[in-house]
Amino acid sequence: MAFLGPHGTFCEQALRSLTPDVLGDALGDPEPSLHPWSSTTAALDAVRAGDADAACVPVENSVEGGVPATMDGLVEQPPLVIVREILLRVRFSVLVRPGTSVGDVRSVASHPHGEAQTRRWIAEHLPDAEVRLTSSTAAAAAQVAAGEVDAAVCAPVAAAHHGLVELASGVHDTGDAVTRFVLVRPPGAPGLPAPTGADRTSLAATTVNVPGALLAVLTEIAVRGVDLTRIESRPLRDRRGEYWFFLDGTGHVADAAMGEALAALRRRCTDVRFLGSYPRARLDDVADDDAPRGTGPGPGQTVKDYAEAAAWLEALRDGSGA
Ligand SMILES: O=C(O)C(=O)Cc1ccccc1
Repeated sequence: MAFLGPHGTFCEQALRSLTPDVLGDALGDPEPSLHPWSSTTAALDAVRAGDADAACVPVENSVEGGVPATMDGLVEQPPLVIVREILLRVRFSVLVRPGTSVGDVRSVASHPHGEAQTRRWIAEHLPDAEVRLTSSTAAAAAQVAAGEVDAAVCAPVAAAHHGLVELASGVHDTGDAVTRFVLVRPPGAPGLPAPTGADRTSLAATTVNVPGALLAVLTEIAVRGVDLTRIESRPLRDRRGEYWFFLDGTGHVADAAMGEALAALRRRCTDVRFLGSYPRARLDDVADDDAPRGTGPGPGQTVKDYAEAAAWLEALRDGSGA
């Protein structure tokens, strides 16, 4: 199992927070061996090349938004599917070599999401330090240990892994930032995670650039009562002005409403990628903050409505009903 390394990343912490039964369910292996990879792209490539069976990568953060490398990597071919999501609170420390004081810090490194979440603290406390971006927060810690940079903004656990000490802790600008990580693997055995009744489905869709194209995509989702929990776009890269729309909605592809929405997008869109159906993660101490809101399924949108309509159509088709 590949994760964004080196040792001491938030990604490793997220992965290690999973119990053997969850890993067994998601991967068919309750005790996979965990290996650090140098970047999100490299970890996803390793799965596609068969060098790893699965990967754990960061996908979005409640403060800074999506992780572009992960989103771009998820829509590449051959396909990968998300089989689990993990939510982790991220708290940042500034780590240095023993003996370094604030006045010695001329350069500070972190992952772009780490830098974005501690920008104000850095501006206030290290205004003259050069800021360098690294492939992960723990990669920044490794650079401090190697003497290439003076300080790293990273997880406190990185100190033990890289022989560093804490110069400051709790340096994030916004409290309670939560990062969402996903476990991905190639489609196939052990099959899709079973529906739990509290699932999420991720997909990416691209359409021709005509007025109302995105509205048409969203309408297919809305009319089936699927609750959209995220929408974000990334450029298609090779076709200027066209985008991948990354959509997350509550429900499982095995549910009639989500399944029909996916089939409709398959008919309407230039390309649709099913990125997985998996149980929705929750933070232990927080109420289910993205449970479907509002009044729930509208007229004709309940599971029972879908089942009755499907049975009626089947009877019409086999000639027994009218
Ligand atoms: O670099 C890490 O440690 C990661 O796991 C990615 C990341 C970076 C900053 C905030 C959350 C996740």
